[in-house]
Amino acid sequence: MADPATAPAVEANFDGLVGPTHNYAGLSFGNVASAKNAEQPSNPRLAARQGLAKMRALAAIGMAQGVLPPHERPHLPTLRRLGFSGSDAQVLRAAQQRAPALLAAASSASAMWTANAATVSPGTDCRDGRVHFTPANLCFNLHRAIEAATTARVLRAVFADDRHFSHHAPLPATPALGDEGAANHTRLCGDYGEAGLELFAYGRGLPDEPAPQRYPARQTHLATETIARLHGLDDARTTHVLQRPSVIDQGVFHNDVIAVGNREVLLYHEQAFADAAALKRWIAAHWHGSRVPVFVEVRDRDVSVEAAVGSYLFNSQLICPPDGSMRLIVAQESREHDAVWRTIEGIVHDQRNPIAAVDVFDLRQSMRNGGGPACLRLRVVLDTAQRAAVNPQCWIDGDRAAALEQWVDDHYRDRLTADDLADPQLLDESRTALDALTRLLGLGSVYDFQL
Ligand SMILES: N=C(N)NCCC[C@H](NC(=O)CCC(=O)O)C(=O)O
Repeated sequence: MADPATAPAVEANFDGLVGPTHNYAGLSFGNVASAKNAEQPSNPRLAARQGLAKMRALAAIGMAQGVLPPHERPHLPTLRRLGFSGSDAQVLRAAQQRAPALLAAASSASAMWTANAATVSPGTDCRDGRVHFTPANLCFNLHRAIEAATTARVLRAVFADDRHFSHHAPLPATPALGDEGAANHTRLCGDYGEAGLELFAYGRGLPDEPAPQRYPARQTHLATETIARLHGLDDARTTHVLQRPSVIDQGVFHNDVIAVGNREVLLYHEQAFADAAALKRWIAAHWHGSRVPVFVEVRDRDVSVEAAVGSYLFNSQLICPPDGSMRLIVAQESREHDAVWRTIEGIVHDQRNPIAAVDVFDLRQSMRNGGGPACLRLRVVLDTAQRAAVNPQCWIDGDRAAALEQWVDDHYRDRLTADDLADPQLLDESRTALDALTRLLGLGSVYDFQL
């Protein structure tokens, strides 16, 4: 057992637990999988179990693995705000009859993709030494914009100690400040406890910068600059890079669909950034880490952007278990795509990078909505004292995983379609489940129905 006083900082993963209303509603324009699977029946129980299996497995290899709860859905306060009134059952029925798209938006389990919950900067990068959180406003899509208020409450309940954690309000929810959280943010460093370089990717920038033509760019330059300022980051160790507009137009709605960084490694598709060569030069020029930066560039002739979007190769998690080795956590879809799998095997065998192993997970329920392994987790670098200050019931070990699996089996349905979203019984089941969950995770009252 490492001496806690000298134990190194860790990069913890906080995965979003899939909620009881997980469904396929085709809500995300520009997200190819969401559009393709619209109106298919979903299996919320299986979805939650698949996510928990990943959490359990990462905890079992010694990773600091946490969990963040689902949100209250259908979200009745949103429907009431939009003009539906009467009893809960009347609100649901009227919304289904008169505005099914609003009912679908109020019912999405999209909070599971916690890479979009917030942007997080480790204490060593921030002026005041605390870990900084800015919940994402997700203002591009209604179903995601309604996450921000609950996310803010949840993060305060999990990271409650203000000696260690600093919580900012979500940025004003207006198009010019569109912010989708950590999915567009990467940190490179020597060891997790060293000061790192923070890379913010954005798709919508200055008026003279190129923009996608077909699909929306959700992350704005103004948001990334604002977050860097709020977090007290050092300008000399922070950069803001433009995503290549043509890849957004091919379905790369977040940068984590085309690039992933961990410790000293940046794994990316050659077309991910408007100017990858300039980014590499910037990293090399500003690097102070104890390891040298390693760039793993995947060529288009090996994996096309279309194959990257279909397989979610770059939405893999790159993780370091306690022995300091590095491994890739990939979705089953990457295993099933020949060219992608060949590329992964090539990366794992190439001695010039530290990535030495790959683990494959079945996350199909989430993948059908465009959410892969990396979408499902929010990374939080923690030193020993910060780690000890996290709400202890939100850490996953074998026992907590078993308790959550039982909770899922007790409360979740195994089939859900659009018609079910107006079922008042589903609302009841969901509230009962979440009420029990807040006790299981020691969160206090975080949901509107509890306040
Ligand atoms: N790349 C990261 N980090 N996250 C993936 C988010 C997927 C999510 N899908 C959805 O919201 C689809 C919901 C639906 O269609 O029912 C989105 O597009 O915002």
